[in-house]
Amino acid sequence: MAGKSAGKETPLMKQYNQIKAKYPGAMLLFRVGDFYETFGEDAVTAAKVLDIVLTKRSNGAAAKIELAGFPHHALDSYLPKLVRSGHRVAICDQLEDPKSVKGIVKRGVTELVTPGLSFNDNVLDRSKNNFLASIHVNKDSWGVAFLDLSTGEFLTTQGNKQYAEKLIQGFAPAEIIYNKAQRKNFDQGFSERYNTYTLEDWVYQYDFTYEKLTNHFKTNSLKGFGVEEMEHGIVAAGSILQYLEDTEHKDLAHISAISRIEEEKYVWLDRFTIRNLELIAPQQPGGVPLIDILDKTVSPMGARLLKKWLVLPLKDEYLIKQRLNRVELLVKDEKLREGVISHLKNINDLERLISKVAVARINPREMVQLRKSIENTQPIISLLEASGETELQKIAERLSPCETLLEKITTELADDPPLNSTQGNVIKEGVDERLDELRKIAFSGKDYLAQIQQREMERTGIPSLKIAYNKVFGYYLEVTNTHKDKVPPEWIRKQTLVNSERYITEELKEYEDKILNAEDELHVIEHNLYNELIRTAAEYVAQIQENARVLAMLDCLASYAYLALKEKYVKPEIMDHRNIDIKEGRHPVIEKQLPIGEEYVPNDVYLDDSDNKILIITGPNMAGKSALLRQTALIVIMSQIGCFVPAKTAEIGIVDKIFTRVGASDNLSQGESTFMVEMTETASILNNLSDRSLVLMDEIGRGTSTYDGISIAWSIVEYLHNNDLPVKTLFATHYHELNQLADDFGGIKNFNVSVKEVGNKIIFMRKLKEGGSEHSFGIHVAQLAGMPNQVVLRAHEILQHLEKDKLSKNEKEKIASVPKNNFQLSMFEADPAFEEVKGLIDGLDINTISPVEALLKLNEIKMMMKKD
Ligand SMILES: Nc1ncnc2c1ncn2[C@@H]1O[C@H](COP(=O)(O)OP(=O)(O)OP(=O)(O)O)[C@@H](O)[C@H]1O
Repeated sequence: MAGKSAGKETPLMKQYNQIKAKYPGAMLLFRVGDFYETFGEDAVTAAKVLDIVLTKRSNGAAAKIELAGFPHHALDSYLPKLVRSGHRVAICDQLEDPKSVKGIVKRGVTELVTPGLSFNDNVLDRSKNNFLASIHVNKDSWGVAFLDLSTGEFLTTQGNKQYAEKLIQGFAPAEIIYNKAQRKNFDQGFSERYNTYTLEDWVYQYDFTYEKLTNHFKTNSLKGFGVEEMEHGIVAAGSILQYLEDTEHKDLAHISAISRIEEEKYVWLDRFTIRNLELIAPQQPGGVPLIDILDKTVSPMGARLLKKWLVLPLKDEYLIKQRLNRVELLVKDEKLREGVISHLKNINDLERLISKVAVARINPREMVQLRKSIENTQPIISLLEASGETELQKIAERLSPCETLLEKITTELADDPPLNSTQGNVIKEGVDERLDELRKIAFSGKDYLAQIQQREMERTGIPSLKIAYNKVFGYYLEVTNTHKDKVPPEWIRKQTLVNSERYITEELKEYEDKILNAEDELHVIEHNLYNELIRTAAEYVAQIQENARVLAMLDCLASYAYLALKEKYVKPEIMDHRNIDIKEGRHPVIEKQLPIGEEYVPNDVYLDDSDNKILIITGPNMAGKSALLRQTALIVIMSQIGCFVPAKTAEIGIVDKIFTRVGASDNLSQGESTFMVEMTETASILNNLSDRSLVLMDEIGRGTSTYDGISIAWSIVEYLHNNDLPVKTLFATHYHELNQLADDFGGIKNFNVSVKEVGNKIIFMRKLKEGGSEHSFGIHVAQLAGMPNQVVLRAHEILQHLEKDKLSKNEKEKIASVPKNNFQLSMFEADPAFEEVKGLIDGLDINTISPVEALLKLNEIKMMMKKD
């Protein structure tokens, strides 16, 4: 630990240790002069993560201490690296001007940046919300709250553990905080997958957190936000405010409201569904999630909103139709669509810009971005108003042009200001009389210095006379030694160098004072005027936050419209019945990834409450069963987020829950592939069904022995069928035995994804056809995969044998009893005339023969047979 060893600490290290002790678990960046320094273990970590030099130096005590630092202006590039690698970083600044104090400068932590709490543009991803989640773990009800500090979005809810997990999966927070005392009850899985941090027990108390929230919002209760009754949600949300305090985040004016995540408004997608359908993230590295195909947004707010829309599909018919109708209008009106998109492209991250205004952290260049964004909002309003469509005019009504603010920024802020408001040239001319006057003094003063130089040069006859400036004695005249003797007596010598001497004059000092004072004063005035501009902008926080929300929505709708035209998607019809009728549906992701020349084969799927409740889909491996299941769910989800869909037509009866279960071994890479997990999740599906559920089951039961698997799959289908609720199910399976169920039950239909057998080969037709299928062709697939020929042939033998007797005896005994080479024997024993051929074949080594050699041998055999 820094400075703990025997001996006397330097005052600086003493201060360091005091501050460091206040922020346990955080790396302390300690500002010393122009550098941020790290010490001890922090230095070792920083050197590794940032690839900077690690040194050792004496800390005043006996021991030497590790040290690593970087220049303060490099903070923006180093901080993100530390935070992204999961570190919490306390930034300790100098709180007073070192020039104005004697002894040690006062220092303090000005911000503790954590993965979930950051304003830094380099830490944040523009297209993603940076959520901090807080979980209040309880037996039956968990409170969950989310805050994006960079946008001010604050949400809370409560529900069972499953619900909490699903939300966490969907919101993908950058950090999760929870109660230290609940560590045992908190799913260990979370800590492995997310950055987590624990707060003390006392924070997670209802009264304390309730008060925190009401104090922050300056309200008497939380009724106005619709969260009053959410005991656990309140605890989760209030603890976030405490965490903000702990991490020195004090300016929180942009967190102006808290909203309830209204579970009942959205389709229930369990966390496996979000993952299995690869909505937001691919299951395998390099895979493409649906969001990558759908996202054609042009603004960061739009991109973030689209992600939310995708994990929260709507259930409300009116709202879905409203989105779809608006998209249709944008599809039809090219000029409007193109106009809206081109202006949206010029709108920057309004949500984050206005948050920076609220906390007074916006720099002049960002203020220019804010100005441009407001400028581009006006033409969008006009375009929407002129469309003549009420649905689009309603959007325009919610947008405010913020004319007064725009005018103020345009007239006052320089067009190309520096990053820092104290660097000069931030405010335009004509804004402030005194500022203009001072600028004149500063500039003409500089001109005057040039005049003095010229005049004195001529007067003294010193041709190389120079006027220069340094911090120690300001402006001075420099004379080389050659001309030393020409210096007039009234000049005051200040410094002697090897080759020259430096002088000051009274006149020079007078002007210097004037210029320097003018410069100082003008910087102060500019800084004040800029702060005044921020204060004016801060009055528009609510309006601009609303603009940001509306423009994000418009961006998503325009993105849908663009996509619909580009990918030939159609408007789905949202019906009040419960049927799903998709004609020529396609998988939006797979169709984009097929090799050139291959076309995606569209398929029809029809599900209803009576004869077509459950479709049992069989077909060989690789036929396209999973693709069909997934595309059906994706088309339903896309419809309910208001997006056009990849199909010829789609009639969608609104779905309220989508469940997917994929057979255990498909989850192997997730490390949770036990059969037990598969069964637990299936059980949870069966226990949570609703009358508008869509269930996708892909090879359920394959994680156990064939008999167990078939029995379980069979009984699940029976259960789904006999249930009082008309659950729509797509059930993909390799167990052809399940085809018998269609004979016994009216609501079950058999389908197969067809293949064509040509000779020894199969051709994937990818077409869904009514009826069951005979066999799996698994062995063909094994062959395609390059399995050794010996294995493939032996598998054929065993299969033939097994299929003959239809698994009537003990499976193991049977496989063991299948005689080797049975295949060849039966073929050749029949006719001794084939002895010669047999001899030739026996002599072949299947594992080493090349395809060409095999062809030649085959030709030889043909010739032999002709001879006979
Ligand atoms: N309709 C289609 N048109 C064109 N290609 C398709 C179609 N459906 C699937 N494919 C292609 O076939 C591949 C295999 O499809 P899928 O994974 O759905 O097969 P499966 O029947 O579920 O196989 P398994 O039983 O082995 O899991 C896909 O990755 C895709 O490239």
